[in-house]
Amino acid sequence: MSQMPKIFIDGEYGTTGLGIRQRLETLPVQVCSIPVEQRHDMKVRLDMMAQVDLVVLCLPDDASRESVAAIQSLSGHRPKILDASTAFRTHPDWVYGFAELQYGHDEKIKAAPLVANPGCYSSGAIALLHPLVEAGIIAKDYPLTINAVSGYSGGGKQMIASYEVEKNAPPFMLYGLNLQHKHLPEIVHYAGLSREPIFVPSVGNFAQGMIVSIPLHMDTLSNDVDVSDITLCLKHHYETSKFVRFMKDKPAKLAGDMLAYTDQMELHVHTNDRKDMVVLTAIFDNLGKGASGAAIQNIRLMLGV
Ligand SMILES: NC(=O)C1=CN([C@@H]2O[C@H](COP(=O)(O)OP(=O)(O)OC[C@H]3O[C@@H](n4cnc5c(N)ncnc54)[C@H](OP(=O)(O)O)[C@@H]3O)[C@@H](O)[C@H]2O)C=CC1
Ligand SMILES: CC(=O)N[C@@H](CCC(=O)OP(=O)(O)O)C(=O)O
Repeated sequence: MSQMPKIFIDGEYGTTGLGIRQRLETLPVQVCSIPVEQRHDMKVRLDMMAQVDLVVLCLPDDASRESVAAIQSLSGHRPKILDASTAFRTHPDWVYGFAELQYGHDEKIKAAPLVANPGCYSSGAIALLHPLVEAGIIAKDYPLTINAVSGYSGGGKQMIASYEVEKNAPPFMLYGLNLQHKHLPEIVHYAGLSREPIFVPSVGNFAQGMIVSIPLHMDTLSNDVDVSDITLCLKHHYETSKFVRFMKDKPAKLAGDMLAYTDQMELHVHTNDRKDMVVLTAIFDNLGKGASGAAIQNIRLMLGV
């Protein structure tokens, strides 16, 4: 029997790390761990990294950069790296871990030594925008607005504690109102935009789940585009996708936690009777297809399991 591939999760005791470790239980891989009290010890971590096939980084950005530099300083065997942070998502040496981006992108993830797991909001925005921009339905310089709501687990251990332990967090809040959210560079890059969207994220008093929504006035798109062009483009793009589904129905209500605790993403195109307004929506779990679920999809591709 051939040996199972070995994985080390650097940051395995954090929110994203735990989600990935749980999901790995059902895969034919060997998860190599270090004791929780040694989680900040670079020597212990690097010794482990030198022995595994894949390192999954679930750390803050600066700590991720430090781990990547340490791995790249190894003189012998170097593991593949999947990074969950924002640090390398638009770096030219890294492959963006959104397998559904375009035909053949999963093959790029399979072959890559360095893969960046997408941001949660970015996954929804790019899933909706990339096919439409590529098809010329939305112009690259279209003045987009992206609204989104996340479950509070998106804010990591600190935000979870403020909702569940300290109980001093608001039931709903807009944030990122300096309009420079950390996901904007990857959204611009992988949606193929030349103009930065206005992005308004928010958090609600529910643990897991996410809705990303993008309003469009049809008369501001090119003259010959109608709602059916949008629906057909998205339907066609995701026809064979296992995790991203185009939905034909147009529900008048969507709950933020509808797909919580799943690794699925559902896309809808909502319109009015006149068909002169559209809202594109992506619903998923910020910790599922928005984080650990996407990571598992990438791990399977990177290790061939
Ligand atoms: N789409 C995605 O893939 C998502 C990615 N993320 C990203 O994943 C990363 C982790 O986020 P999240 O799990 O929410 O964060 P958490 O705060 O829940 O967990 C971070 C973990 O990393 C540890 N850690 C922090 N600094 C260091 C360091 N210098 N060396 C070693 N270990 C360290 C922490 O230890 P301690 O307990 O001591 O703090 C903790 O165990 C972030 O970059 C975040 O942006 C998050 C959500 C979605
Ligand atoms: C609710 C909340 O605070 N969300 C985080 C995004 C989640 C996250 O950690 O982003 P990545 O997927 O890029 O790692 C934020 O807005 O910074």
